[in-house]
Amino acid sequence: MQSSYEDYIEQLDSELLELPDQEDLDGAALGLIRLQEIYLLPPENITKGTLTGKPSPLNPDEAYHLARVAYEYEKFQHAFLWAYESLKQKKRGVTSEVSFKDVLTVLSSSSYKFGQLPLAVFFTEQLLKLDPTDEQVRYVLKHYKLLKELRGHIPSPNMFTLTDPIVSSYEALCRGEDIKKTPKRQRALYCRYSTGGGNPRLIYAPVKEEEESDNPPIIRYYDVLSEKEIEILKSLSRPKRLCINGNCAALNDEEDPVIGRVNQRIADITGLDMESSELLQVANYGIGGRFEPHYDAKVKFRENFQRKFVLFLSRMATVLIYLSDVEVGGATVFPEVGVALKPQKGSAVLWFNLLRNGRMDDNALHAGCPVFIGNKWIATKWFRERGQEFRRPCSLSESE
Ligand SMILES: O=C(O)CCC(=O)C(=O)O
Ligand SMILES: [Fe+2]
Repeated sequence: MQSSYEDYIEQLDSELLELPDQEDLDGAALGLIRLQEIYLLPPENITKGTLTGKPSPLNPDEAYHLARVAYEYEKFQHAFLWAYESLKQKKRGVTSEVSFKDVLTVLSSSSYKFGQLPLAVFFTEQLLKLDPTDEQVRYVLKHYKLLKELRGHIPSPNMFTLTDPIVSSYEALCRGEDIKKTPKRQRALYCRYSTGGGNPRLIYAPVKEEEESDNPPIIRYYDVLSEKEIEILKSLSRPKRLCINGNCAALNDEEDPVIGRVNQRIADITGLDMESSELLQVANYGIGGRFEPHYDAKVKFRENFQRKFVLFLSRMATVLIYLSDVEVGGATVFPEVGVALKPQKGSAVLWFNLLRNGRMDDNALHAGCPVFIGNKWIATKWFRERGQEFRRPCSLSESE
């Protein structure tokens, strides 16, 4: 008995998985679901624009598509909520291609998968009402009822309210929670005007500098670029293949005098050597755009001409310049240390990805939170390990 029940669920699952392959649409749907997951947004927030003030009504077919993608990625509560949105609209008489049977099937199966047996029973009953001769549905209903009884009074999880089941520091930081600024840490951090250690170019125009974290060192510099320079960087990169998470829209010094000036300014304020730096890169994230937690430094070993494995140069330091503000979302977060940096147009952030002993710093794990409202533009400049030895004297200590 149990095994045919399981067969049914498996069949149900594979039916759900077998819908047409629409990679792009699914990618967009998954992006939206991820946004909802990180910011704990139920479908009404998207459709009615509760938070954004901009409603984006989705028809029953689109809502159903979102439910299907969520189900496929085992995000059962999101699957349920989107299927429920589809059902509500269908009941209001909005025309659609998707049938009540399809919608109810997702509702019943996702409730079951989420551990919400009363709702699983409820929606399976609705399914049976549509076609009382459907023996498989009758069979499943019987089993859901049995399981519900066996569960007795154990409370079922709330299917309608998104809470935070994922105890992920990344996601909490993106929501502005979990930021670790203990009074001790706060006191230790500083804010000052810097001349880059007496750099002549900065003596008459010192840069406001703020320490955002001491471990790993994260320093923010304010008003590094002017509005005009920002506009030029954006317009130079627009015709290129702009992308997130990738090495695109790299800007060469020859393309415009602004590039050289920006690079020089980065060198002046950080004191790092441009010789070992990569080209300036520009990226743009639209709504839902994000960069999941990662390390910029990849400590790789490669075979050299003598067939010996040597350490491959890795991204020792990152300078990230915000070319825009972001209305909501889009923070740069460091989950290991509880730091969240809100994009501020014209400011630049410097952090180190390696310890002074050359090892990768685990605390340098970082991510770009999804943009919720607005558009996020950044420019990044990476510094390779070699060439920085004199600027940042290395250490032989294990932990530094
Ligand atoms: O978008 C961000 O805030 C982070 C970007 C980033 O980590 C990168 O480009 O390597
Ligand atoms: Fe990064």
